[in-house]
Amino acid sequence: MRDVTAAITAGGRSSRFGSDKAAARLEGRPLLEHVAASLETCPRRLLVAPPGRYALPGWVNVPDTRPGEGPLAALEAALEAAQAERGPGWVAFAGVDMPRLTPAYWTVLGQARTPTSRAVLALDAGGRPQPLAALYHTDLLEQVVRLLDAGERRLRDAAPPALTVTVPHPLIQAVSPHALRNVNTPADLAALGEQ
Ligand SMILES: Nc1nc2c(ncn2[C@@H]2O[C@H](COP(=O)(O)OP(=O)(O)OP(=O)(O)O)[C@@H](O)[C@H]2O)c(=O)[nH]1
Ligand SMILES: [Mg+2]
Repeated sequence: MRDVTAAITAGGRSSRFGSDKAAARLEGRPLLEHVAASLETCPRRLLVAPPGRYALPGWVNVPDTRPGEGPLAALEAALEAAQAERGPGWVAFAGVDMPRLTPAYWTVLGQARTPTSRAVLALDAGGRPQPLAALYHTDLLEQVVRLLDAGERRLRDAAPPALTVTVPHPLIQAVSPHALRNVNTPADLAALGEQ
């Protein structure tokens, strides 16, 4: 993933988890570190979170442009920072609560890109596109800004269907079977630890 900027979004409230889930431990390591490990080969790595909340060596803190407005606003901050630093290009956008993401997962998404696509999303077992843990091109920035200005907050609207490639679930399953597991509650974390 040398041509992709990594961005982890970690500015959520963890209200269902009950404490900061980025710092919750799985196999002795914070969830944030598990996610970061999946993207370590990206030359530029951004952490979209309140300034000073986390220290993650090798990752640059990018503050939210619209703090507390959710992951679509965090994607805006990530695309903006990526474009300002490296010009037009792809961003691997990940939630802090997906500790089973792997380098192989991101490679499969990267290989699914086409010359005209501007978003790549994995399909889950039920065939639903997963907007967290997806690739977005900085060309989408203008439209993300427009959506936010219009009051939209759903991350799934960031990927226009005509510009989006989806990756079939069996392909994901083959390389990274638990990649899409998402920790929202302490029970989710416990279940992951039992696998
Ligand atoms: N930077 C940033 N990240 C966010 C924001 N809201 C949510 N996120 C992140 O988006 C990802 C998925 O969000 P949720 O699962 O809803 O996390 P959450 O908001 O912390 O948890 P709940 O309060 O239980 O909904 C997590 O990585 C969150 O940290 C935000 O306003 N800014
Ligand atoms: Mg939330």
